[in-house]
Amino acid sequence: MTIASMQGVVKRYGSDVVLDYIDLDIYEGEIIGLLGPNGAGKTTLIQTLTGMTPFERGKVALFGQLKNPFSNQNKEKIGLVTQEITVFEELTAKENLQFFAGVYGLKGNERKKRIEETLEFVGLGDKGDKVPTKFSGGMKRRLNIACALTHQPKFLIMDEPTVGIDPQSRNYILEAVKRLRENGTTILYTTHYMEEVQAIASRVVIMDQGQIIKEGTVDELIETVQHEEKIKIDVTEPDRVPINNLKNVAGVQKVIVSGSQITIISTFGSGNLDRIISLVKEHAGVLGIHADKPNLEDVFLTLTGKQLRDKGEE
Ligand SMILES: Nc1ncnc2c1ncn2[C@@H]1O[C@H](COP(=O)(O)OP(=O)(O)OP(=O)(O)O)[C@@H](O)[C@H]1O
Repeated sequence: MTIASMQGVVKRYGSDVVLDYIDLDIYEGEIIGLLGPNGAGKTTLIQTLTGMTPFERGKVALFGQLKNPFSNQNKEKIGLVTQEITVFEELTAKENLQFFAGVYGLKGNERKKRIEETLEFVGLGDKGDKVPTKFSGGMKRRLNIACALTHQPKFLIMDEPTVGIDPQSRNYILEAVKRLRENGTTILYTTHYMEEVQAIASRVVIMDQGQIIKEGTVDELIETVQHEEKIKIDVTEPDRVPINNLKNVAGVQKVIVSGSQITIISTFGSGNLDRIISLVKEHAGVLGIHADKPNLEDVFLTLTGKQLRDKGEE
């Protein structure tokens, strides 16, 4: 069953095309990892998919309904974890959940039971009576996720839920997402951390500059770069390295400079390593050379010529 579908969706802000003919089908039981750098259009995609922002062209269907996709009935089946943490700081964890459960019409014992279960689920079972001002960033985020879960949504949308939180909470959230899927929830999870997508996504959708540039399982995507070799060279003076000369070395497909690191993608088996290194050494000091196994970052690099994340970005 198709949970959500976008067909030819175009969204502009002024003259900027932020979503550029998006086609996307999300099927029941999937964890879609929507991967893209900052500004790719991930949040805007979520906003159009949930009826939070109008769009110029195209169609959205939710739960098979194309005619009135953003009906209250459909919205009740969705849980949304926005990029900004939206909890009431002055209310206790339990009171926060009471509020959100109330919005979704849960009442009485059912509401009480769901609140307890949900707090337990996000690992805050013993923190129900505490106010979030005393919480770490990771705990606040888990409370925020709980607020989107009390009504047991069929479709959970999470917009970069692990940005800026401690590794322990991050792992907790990733495990929780996997458990939710096992319980039948369909999940759209946006991130610019390829490791997260590699850990949880049943299908990956890669976005850049308002377009979906590739999709598939993690293995399928990595397969597309298997015929490539990647070398990373840390240098003392990246500005002095003649990038165009490197690009002209036989077998070299792409050269990307990011800070003091030069990444070179070559066709597998080109045997051009000596030539590349001596060319670099003629112009700059070499601090280190690494050759890694291909990963999703390389898929993005090969498709766009850009790093998924800027160096030093969290
Ligand atoms: N309300 C707005 N008005 C004008 N431009 C906007 C608005 N919201 C987003 N944009 C622009 O649309 C583009 C896509 O933004 P969006 O937030 O959807 O990207 P994103 O992939 O979610 O990135 P991030 O990871 O930074 O949140 C960006 O260039 C952004 O500046």
